[in-house]
Amino acid sequence: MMGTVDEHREKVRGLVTPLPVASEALLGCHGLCLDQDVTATVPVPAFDCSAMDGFAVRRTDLAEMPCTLPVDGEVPAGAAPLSPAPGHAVRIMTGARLPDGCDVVIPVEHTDARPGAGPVPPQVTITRFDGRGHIRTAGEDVRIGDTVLKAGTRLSATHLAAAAATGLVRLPVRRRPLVAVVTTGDELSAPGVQLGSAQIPDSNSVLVAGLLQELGAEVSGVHHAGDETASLDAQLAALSPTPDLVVTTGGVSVGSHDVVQAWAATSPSAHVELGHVAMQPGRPQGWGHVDIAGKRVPIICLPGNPVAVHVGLHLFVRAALDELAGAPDSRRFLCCVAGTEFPARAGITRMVDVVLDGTIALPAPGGHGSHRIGTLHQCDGLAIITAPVARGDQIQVLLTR
Ligand SMILES: Nc1nc2c(c(=O)[nH]1)N[C@H]1C(S)=C(S)[C@@H](COP(=O)(O)OP(=O)(O)OC[C@H]3O[C@@H](n4cnc5c(N)ncnc54)[C@H](O)[C@@H]3O)O[C@H]1N2
Ligand code: MOO
Repeated sequence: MMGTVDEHREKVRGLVTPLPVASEALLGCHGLCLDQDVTATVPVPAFDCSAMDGFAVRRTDLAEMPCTLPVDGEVPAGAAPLSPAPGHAVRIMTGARLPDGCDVVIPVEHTDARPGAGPVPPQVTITRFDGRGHIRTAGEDVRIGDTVLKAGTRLSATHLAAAAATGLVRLPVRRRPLVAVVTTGDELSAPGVQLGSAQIPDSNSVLVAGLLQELGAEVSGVHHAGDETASLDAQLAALSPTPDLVVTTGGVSVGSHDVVQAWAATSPSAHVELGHVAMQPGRPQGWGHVDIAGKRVPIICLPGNPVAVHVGLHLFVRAALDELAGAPDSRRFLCCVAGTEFPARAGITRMVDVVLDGTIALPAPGGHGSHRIGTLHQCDGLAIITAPVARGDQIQVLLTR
């Protein structure tokens, strides 16, 4: 009996357990998962400040237009604030702390002053006041004590910028998982090596390594084994440092040279099950553990077809990485409108590469087929087809970028 996609995701998730938590400097946190809620120690904005380059004044001094006020000096961003006398102005720059007593900033364009660099004028004539203060109030975006980021968040650049802006320096995160990649097959040639007449470039190595990094993992190495079990055994045994997870591609089917199949059946270090998931592409899958340097290391064995590898990474490897990070399911789905009909296959979940035009899902321009790696990059997601879909029907799309 074939397992479903969700059943297989659970099996793969169950291979691993969350990694330890450590306090990490912000620059090292990209792609990692936050372990606890964190709260702001600095508000955003940090203080009342100007949103414009111009002149800080008191609203009560603007009853008549135009009006001319003496200028008491200048506050660039980063400078200590001044305290102008009532009826006076201060030249101020965007982001500078608002001088005491001032409650309006007049943009320089609404004065007779020359924009840009130059000496502070002794006085300024304000030619226009539209009622707007052009002031950013302390804490209007985030207040001290507000929860900035929630536990389980996969940290992106904007998350880390929020942490930095609110005064956080280090974050409690799960350690970055170390993942080794092993591609298999005698037909594969490393990048830059002259291709033999029946050889193809190894594209799975860069596909797996790249996507692992996009998903927040560190790739400990990319290795290649030929079609002999001894070659695969040797590559796995040599993995150092010992990774948290191994991902292999190829050799899981029923061919006479399918090395992962043979290795799983014969190698004492292999504790791997091979089976079928009711999906297409990516039907044959392997999962289990491999003994490396006295440690039992989780291993996911994806099939060789590159489009099946892509699907397997998003569905299964991602599930393991989420669990290692102690995070919930990180996949993102979009409810889309089918731009064409998508036939179904009884008892099988079809994962169909689609291009999104807004929320309209169109089939991959290169057509479908689990070998079509040359045009896969044009696609935005995988439509999940479990029943026949007519044009205009709603479908769920798993976003892949
Ligand atoms: N008689 C059957 N044949 C096949 C079945 C089946 O049920 N019965 N299943 C098909 C399906 S579905 C898949 S998926 C593949 C999976 O096969 P393997 O995991 O054994 O993969 P390979 O045979 O090693 O390779 C398949 C295909 O992918 C190319 N490949 C492999 N590795 C790479 C790489 N690193 N970079 C680029 N391309 C790679 C390889 O050259 C093959 O063309 O089995 C079907 N057959
Ligand atoms: O399941 Mo295989 O991936 O169709 O090519």
